[in-house]
Amino acid sequence: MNPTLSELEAKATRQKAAFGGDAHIVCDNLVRIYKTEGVEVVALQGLDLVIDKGELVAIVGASGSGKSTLLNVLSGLDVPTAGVARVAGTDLLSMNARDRLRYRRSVVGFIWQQTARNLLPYLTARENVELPVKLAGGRRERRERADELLELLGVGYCANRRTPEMSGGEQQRVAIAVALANSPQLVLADEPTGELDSETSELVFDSLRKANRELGVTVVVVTHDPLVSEQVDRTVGIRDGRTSSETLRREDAEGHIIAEEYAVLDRVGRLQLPRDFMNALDMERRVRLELESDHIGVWPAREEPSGE
Ligand SMILES: Nc1ncnc2c1ncn2[C@@H]1O[C@H](COP(=O)(O)OP(=O)(O)OP(=O)(O)O)[C@@H](O)[C@H]1O
Repeated sequence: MNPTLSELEAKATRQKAAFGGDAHIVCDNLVRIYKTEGVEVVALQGLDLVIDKGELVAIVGASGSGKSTLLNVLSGLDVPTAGVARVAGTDLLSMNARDRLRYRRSVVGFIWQQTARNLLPYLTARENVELPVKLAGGRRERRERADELLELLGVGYCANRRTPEMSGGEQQRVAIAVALANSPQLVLADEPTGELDSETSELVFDSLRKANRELGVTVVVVTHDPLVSEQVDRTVGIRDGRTSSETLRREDAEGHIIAEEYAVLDRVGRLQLPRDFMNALDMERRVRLELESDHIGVWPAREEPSGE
C-alpha cells in the first residue's frame, strides 16, 4: 500500500531531525549568499558539519573557501541565508536580537587574528577579562575569575599590563582569557596565530588546548598553520563552501600518531574527490564507479568512441 501524505511528511521530519542529533554544533545544508551591488557570492553552499561537545577541531581550506563565513555564522555575528545552524541547542537562524546578544555574551567566545582587535588598549589584561563579565551583569568575584583564567593560560604575570606592554603572543593568550570570561560552551578562533612566529604560536595553541582540556569548552580554530592542524584530533577541510575532507588523528599502541584523511560523504551521497587525485588520473566531468564487496572503485571514464 502506498504511504499517505502524512506518513511521508513524518518520515521526512524524522530524517531531518536525525542529522547531527543533539550534537553540540550542527550545520545542515548551510547556505550563505552575499549580495553586493547586484552580484551574488555563494560563500557557503550546503555545508554539513557536526561537532561534539568538548572537541577541539581545526578548520582548514584555501583562501575564499568560506572558513570565516562559517565562523561568523557560528559566533552569531552573521545570519545564514538558508539551512540549519544549531549550537548548544540554540537555533542560529531564528534568534531575535535579544537572544542573539545573550548568545554572543554567554554561549560563545571569539578570538580574532588581529591581536589589536581582541583587547582594549587602555585597560589592563585583568580589566579586559573582567569587562565581558561586567557587561553580562556579573558582579561578584570578577577579579578572582580574571586572575584564575590568566594563570591557567600562563599569563598571570601580565594581569596589570596594558596591550603595548605585552608581546603579540601574550596578547592572544589574554584574548583567550577574555573569550572564556563568561564560561562559554564554545570558543571560536579565526587564525589566532596568524600574526605570530611559530614558537609563539605554539604557546598560544597550548593555551587553547588547556581551555579545551581543563575547562571542557569546545574549541573550533580556523587556521593556515600546519603546526596547529597537526595538533588536533580532527581537522575539517572546506572547499568551495562545503566540507570536503576530514583528517582524524589517533595514537596507536606504541604511542605513534596516525593521521588518516577521509573524504566527507554527505547525506545524498556526494563526495569531493581531492583535486590532485583527479588531476593525476585526468578525471573530469564523469567517472566510472564499481561496487566491490568492501569498497567502491572510481575510474576515469572510458574513451568515447570516435564515431568513425
Ligand atoms: N561581506 C561580504 N560580502 C561579499 N562577499 C563576501 C563577504 N564576506 C566574504 N565574502 C566572499 O565569500 C567567500 C568566502 O569568504 P570567507 O572570508 O569566508 O573565506 P575564507 O576561507 O575565510 O578566506 P581567507 O582564508 O582568505 O580568510 C569569498 O569569495 C569572499 O569574497
